[in-house]
Amino acid sequence: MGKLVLLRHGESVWNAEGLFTGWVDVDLSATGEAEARKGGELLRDAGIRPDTVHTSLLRRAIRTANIALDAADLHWLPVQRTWRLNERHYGALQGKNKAQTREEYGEEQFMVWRRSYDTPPPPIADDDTYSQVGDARYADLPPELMPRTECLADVVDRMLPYWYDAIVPELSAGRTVLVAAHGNSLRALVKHLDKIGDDAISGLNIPTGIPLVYELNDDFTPRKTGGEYLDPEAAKAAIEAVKNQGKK
Ligand SMILES: O=C(O)[C@H](O)COP(=O)(O)O
Repeated sequence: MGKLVLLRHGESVWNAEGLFTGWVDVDLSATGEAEARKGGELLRDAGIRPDTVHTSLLRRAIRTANIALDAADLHWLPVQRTWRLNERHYGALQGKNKAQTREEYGEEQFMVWRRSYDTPPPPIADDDTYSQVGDARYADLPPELMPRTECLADVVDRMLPYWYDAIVPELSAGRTVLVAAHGNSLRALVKHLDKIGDDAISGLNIPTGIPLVYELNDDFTPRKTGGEYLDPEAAKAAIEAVKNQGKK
């Protein structure tokens, strides 16, 4: 059985500004670029050499993979890109400030929209500045699959077909697979791997730029629940920071 490496993109410009991002295609901040480089160095120093790479269709994940692989002298690896690894679509919250949203709607509603399993934010209007309707990269997506908002359950439903069809066969063949994606598409995958309950998943947060390694049994259950971060101390602090986003 192969090894699975999960890597959330480095800090994005909107992460730094505290805005809900979702499918809006913002770039990495300078800090995020440094995090991506560090992520590649951690892989190199741990002697983990992916055979294949999978990313979303969003710049922050694509560039994180490119920068990390370049740092590990692995820029030549084959890459597959898919909307199914995109960040969760944040609906009408895309572009909104997290702290202001928390202030305006209160802690409970903020957490329901941010971390509940099955309650999506309000849908985004097709003519909204931050809508992706009409974006060329989704031209081949059947209209009924183009989201206007998503809850985490929606992300699980659209991510798992790619996990089974594209990633599982590579792992079964003994390959090491790097998935460079987003906080919530990775939360969806970790929920599946570690069989985390629909309520308990609200407490899981993924840090930016720190590789999370899963050694898997033949039945795809993790040898260690939760996997192992290549820099556990940095991950612990970064997870706390993600959890507290939106707090003054
Ligand atoms: O899309 C976003 O805003 C972030 O990348 C993920 O945000 P969250 O951690 O608030 O879900």
